[in-house]
Amino acid sequence: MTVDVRAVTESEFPDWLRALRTGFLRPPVVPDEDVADRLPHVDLARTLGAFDRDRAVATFRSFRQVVSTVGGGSLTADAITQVTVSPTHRRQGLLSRMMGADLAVAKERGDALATLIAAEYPIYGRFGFGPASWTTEWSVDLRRAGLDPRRSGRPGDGGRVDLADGDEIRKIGPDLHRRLAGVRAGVTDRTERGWAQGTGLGFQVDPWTEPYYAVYRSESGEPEGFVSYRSDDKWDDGKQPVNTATVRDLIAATPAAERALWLYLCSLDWVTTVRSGYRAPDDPLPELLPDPRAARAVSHADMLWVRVLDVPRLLEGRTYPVADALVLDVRDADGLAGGRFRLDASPEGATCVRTDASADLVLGVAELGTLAFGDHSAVRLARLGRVEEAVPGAAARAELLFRTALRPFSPDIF
Ligand SMILES: CC(=O)SCCNC(=O)CCNC(=O)[C@H](O)C(C)(C)COP(=O)(O)OP(=O)(O)OC[C@H]1O[C@@H](n2cnc3c(N)ncnc32)[C@H](O)[C@@H]1OP(=O)(O)O
Repeated sequence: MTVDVRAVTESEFPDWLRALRTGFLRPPVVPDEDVADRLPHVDLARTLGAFDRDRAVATFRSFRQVVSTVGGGSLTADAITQVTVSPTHRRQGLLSRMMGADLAVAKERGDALATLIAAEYPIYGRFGFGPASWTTEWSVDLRRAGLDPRRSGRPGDGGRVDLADGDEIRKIGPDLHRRLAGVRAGVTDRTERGWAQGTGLGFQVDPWTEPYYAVYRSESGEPEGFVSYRSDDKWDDGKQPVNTATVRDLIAATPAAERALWLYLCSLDWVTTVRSGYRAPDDPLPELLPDPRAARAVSHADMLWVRVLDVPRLLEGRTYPVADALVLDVRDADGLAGGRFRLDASPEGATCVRTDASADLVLGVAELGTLAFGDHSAVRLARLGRVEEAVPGAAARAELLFRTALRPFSPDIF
């Protein structure tokens, strides 16, 4: 009997959730509250399942997402999430079928790109995705950081840090997140539901413990950033407090807020370690410390993956720091976005059109996704043999064109 891949109906949604939990190694029991909480926020037409004798054995969902691009613009993306194939049906092509169906519809709809956060690195390259932003997590040993323990939690710039609650974060957070998206590429929009769930409202998959919230306000009283964090409660044999404060969310719209919130976290009494959570690799945290070596990078990995669906819209949707023109021969084995394109770019704007002119650079669609937000080096990709220079020096020119001063940051996992 064949396995049917199609959109799920409302009555099939609980069984689809059971399959999702199975794939993500969660107990395969679906509470009614979970179904009731999710259903109003899910577009069933974009919720795919594979069914074997009416039982869901694979899950795949996409939704409309807005992603910030270089220079403060944004693009609409087909965001892919909740991808699972049950262990009984793995490696039989079900992910490939669901991905093929979803990307074809996204292309038809006119989405410039598809996005996802990959559970494992090797899964998505074959579908034309490339990692477009990276993330680093630090563990800061505050006993080695060299900060003066007498320092006050009050920033020295006339601003202030105040404790807050979830209500206040739901009020001020969305605007701060939008402001962050205006200065960093790779920020994916956070929905109202995301704000509610992230502050303890609605059904929670894991038991909720209320975090601490702190808000930084500038001298004029304007909120510029917030942090939410939790701490454990540990004392060692010498009767010394040895607690770890773990950041869940730190959204700063200005460098002043970033500095103030990190220094606030690094001055908490009883706390000896701060875990930063996933940050952009160029986060200032380590160098805010008198001894930057006290901040040890405990993870560094790919974050947001991009699958280009429309080369001109992607490349015209960002700014460029220098003026140049390059002909890119984009190879796409799935026939969705490939072709030869001439990019004419300058700090004033860019155009990208199909051309018959000979190529400067030949690259796969996944490599173009990797270059899209400025977080990777075209020269390095050429050295890796993943980008081919048809004209000597083209990779170095692409490097100058695509790279950005600030690296992209993707704070939201979806
Ligand atoms: C965006 C997200 O939701 S990320 C979450 C992804 N989900 C998970 O990691 C949950 C656990 N894993 C799974 O559910 C499944 O193994 C999936 C979804 C990753 C793959 O589903 P499958 O139906 O087995 O994939 P499918 O059979 O279509 O495989 C396509 C190709 O990818 C390869 N592939 C699939 N999964 C992996 C993997 N984890 N690592 C390396 N290669 C993989 C297959 O070998 C196959 O290669 P081939 O074309 O050369 O033969």
